[in-house]
Amino acid sequence: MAPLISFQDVGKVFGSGATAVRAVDGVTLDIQAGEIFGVIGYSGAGKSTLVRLVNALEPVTSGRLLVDGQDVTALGESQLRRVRAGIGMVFQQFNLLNSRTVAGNVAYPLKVAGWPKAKRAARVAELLDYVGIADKAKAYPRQLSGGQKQRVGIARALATEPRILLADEATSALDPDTTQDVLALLRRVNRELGVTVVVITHEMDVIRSLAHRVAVMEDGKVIEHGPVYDVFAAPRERATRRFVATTLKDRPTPEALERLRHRHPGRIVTVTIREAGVDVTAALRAHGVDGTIVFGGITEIDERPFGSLTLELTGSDAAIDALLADLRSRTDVEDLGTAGVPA
Ligand SMILES: Nc1ncnc2c1ncn2[C@@H]1O[C@H](COP(=O)(O)OP(=O)(O)OP(=O)(O)O)[C@@H](O)[C@H]1O
Repeated sequence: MAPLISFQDVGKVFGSGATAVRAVDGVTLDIQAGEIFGVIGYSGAGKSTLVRLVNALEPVTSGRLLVDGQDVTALGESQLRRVRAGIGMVFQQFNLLNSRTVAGNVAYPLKVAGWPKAKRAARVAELLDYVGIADKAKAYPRQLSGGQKQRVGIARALATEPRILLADEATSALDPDTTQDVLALLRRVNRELGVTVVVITHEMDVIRSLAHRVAVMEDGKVIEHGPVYDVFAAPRERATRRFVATTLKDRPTPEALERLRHRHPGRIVTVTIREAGVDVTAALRAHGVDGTIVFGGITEIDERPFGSLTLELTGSDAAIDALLADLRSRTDVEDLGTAGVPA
């Protein structure tokens, strides 16, 4: 199936000469219809610029960018308007019109698109009901919480029935509980309405709980991309490993490892737990090794289990080595050594 959004060696340079900034640098990436695609990176990595290219808020400097089969780099203003009508956008700061009511904000894009008044009202009521704020129709943005404002933002973005929803740090201004509510709403929008969602974030938690696939950006480049589960399970790049560590928190930091070694004189190892599962207890028993769980965490990534357990092993060196060889044939094992002989 042809991708819904296709970046082909796309570049975006701001300015020229010595002060030129290469915000997006040779990005090649396909986003499929119906998926939730995450783009993660630190501040300044080029994430916002990348998505602003999709609805041609910024023109590309080089390469080709296809949206629904159309090369947006070659379209005129009137054709671009049609492409943009198929793309909704949600922002970190909500970007609501403060002088209009909630209903007025959601109706605005319909008005611009020339919908007759009666049809507009029905559509607005339907949307507010869908995002769960029907009772706030007559309220003004200043009377709403952050989560409610973002629901208005999402309703407004969905008003003209776009195929694509671009969410730029949509939950970054929200507290953790409200973030979860808004992420759940975005999941529903994807599942129930079939809208392709592109989320930009600097938080790996958002990627973990929402996205199917992810691209990691650094210095304008996509340094790694793939299914979220695979990227979490086997991050290749340093930046990716750092992002993964921020959300899993399943492995001891160097300082925590020091404390563990102090408290537990035995051999310390970290065993990766994946979807397939490893019966660690049975392996310990089979090799006559005692194991105490001293650190760990197992969570869900893209609705599949993943994490690790750190154990203190006690037994003969030969038995422990045989156990580790056995476990290594089934999963990843990191040998952290002992306090006396750290690995
Ligand atoms: N309009 C502009 N003019 C000049 N430089 C720009 C412009 N927009 C972005 N940049 C530069 O492009 C680079 C990428 O910026 P961008 O906003 O895309 O990054 P980001 O990953 O979204 O970061 P953040 O999370 O902080 O928004 C930065 O160096 C930024 O300063």
